[in-house]
Amino acid sequence: MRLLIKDITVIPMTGPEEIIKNGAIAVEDGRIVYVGPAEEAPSDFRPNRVLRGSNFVALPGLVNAHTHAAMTLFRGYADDLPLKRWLEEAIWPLEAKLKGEDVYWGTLLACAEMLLGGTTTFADMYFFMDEVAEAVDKSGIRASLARGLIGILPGADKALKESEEFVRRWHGKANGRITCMLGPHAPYTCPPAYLEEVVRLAEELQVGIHIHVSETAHEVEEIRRQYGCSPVEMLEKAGVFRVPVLAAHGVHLSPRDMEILAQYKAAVVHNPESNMKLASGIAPVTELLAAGVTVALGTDGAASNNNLDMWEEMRAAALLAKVSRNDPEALPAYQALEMATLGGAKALGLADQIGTLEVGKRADIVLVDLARAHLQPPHDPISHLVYAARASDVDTVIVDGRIVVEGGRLITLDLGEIMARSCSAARRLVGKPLHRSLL
Ligand SMILES: CSC[C@H]1O[C@@H](n2cnc3c(O)ncnc32)[C@H](O)[C@@H]1O
Ligand SMILES: [Zn+2]
Repeated sequence: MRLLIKDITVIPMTGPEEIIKNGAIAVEDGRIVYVGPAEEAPSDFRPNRVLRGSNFVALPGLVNAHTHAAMTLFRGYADDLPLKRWLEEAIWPLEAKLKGEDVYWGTLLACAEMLLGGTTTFADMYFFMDEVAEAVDKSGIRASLARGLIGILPGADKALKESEEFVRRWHGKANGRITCMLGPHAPYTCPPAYLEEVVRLAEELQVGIHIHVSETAHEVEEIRRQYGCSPVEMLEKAGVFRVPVLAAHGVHLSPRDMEILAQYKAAVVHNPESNMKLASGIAPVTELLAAGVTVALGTDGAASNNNLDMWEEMRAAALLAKVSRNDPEALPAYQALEMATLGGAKALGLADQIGTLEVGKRADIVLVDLARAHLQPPHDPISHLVYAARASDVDTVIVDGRIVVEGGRLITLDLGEIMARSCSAARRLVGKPLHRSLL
């Protein structure tokens, strides 16, 4: 497949000043083979498909670096609670009833929502990961998958063994679109001895660790009470930072925690909307970036957000940084967009493959239609993408060189079937009829 995208504005995310007006991108066998001015595109490139439109802005696919995809099934089920009560009283009892089939349909619903909104890669931590991987494979999206591990539950060792088998089965599959990590849930559900076992396995499998860290003040107090140190220090003592770490949240971090994260090149995933909704707090993004920590962006699950819209997440990140620091210059639009693209790619260990539009990288590309009332006049496309655009402005999405969304419609999936099947899974789980949907 050879694809040429031309007569568009290209935002390659290789630097704040690097915008190509009237640009072109050529894609062959899933890789970018040209990015630059349209008039300099190789004249011997013979595309099978040409996409064009001066109203389109092309940018790297967005990376949702922390979610629990199948939690779309619980969207709107338990709102307005703090994290501990939300998990213990509402979510965990429902998750205990999950079957593989539910997770499959819930994940497909998440993949549909993410692709339609320009997210081409996500990092997931959940249960029934074979079903998650099947859904990823079918949808055409890219994902870093981790089976969630709760070390304090009976069966934690069996879960670790299943994680190992999962990684051996799926790492690098779907033409490399699927990569795997290990997913110990959090310091408060995984004691040090268990974390040490997880690290040993991660080293053996040569994969990273995806974990919730320092999400609430309560977590930090509880870990200090139990272990006499912060959650980040507890992870350091358990050897977790010997492998690449994707640390979700990082809301309550001390200066020493930030030094540790920077020293070990761990990445923090900022989830501003989930953190606001659960009233967990505001992550110190500006300080983390100043300390040299890679910061990515995530939605967290749809039950605590309540959507998987990375445009909202960028805007929330930028606005929260400003208001929390009383500084309108904090987290400018380009930095927010970088967190959602290159930052995510780095956090997932995929920066050699995705995150920017450059020759040699896999072709994960989003075309946003600027010809919308709320995006006029087009003074500055980067400003518009972060402060004014919506998921529904995404026209075309390409993952690994394959068009998966075109004209705002999914090519790879039957959205009607996914909506019907995921709603019936949700109905079974809650054990009562849902409100009538528009189906
Ligand atoms: C063990 S699989 C993942 C596990 O995490 C739960 N979860 C969802 N959102 C959060 C959050 O913000 N903090 C901590 N845990 C969360 C999810 O329900 C699964 O049980
Ligand atoms: Zn989470």
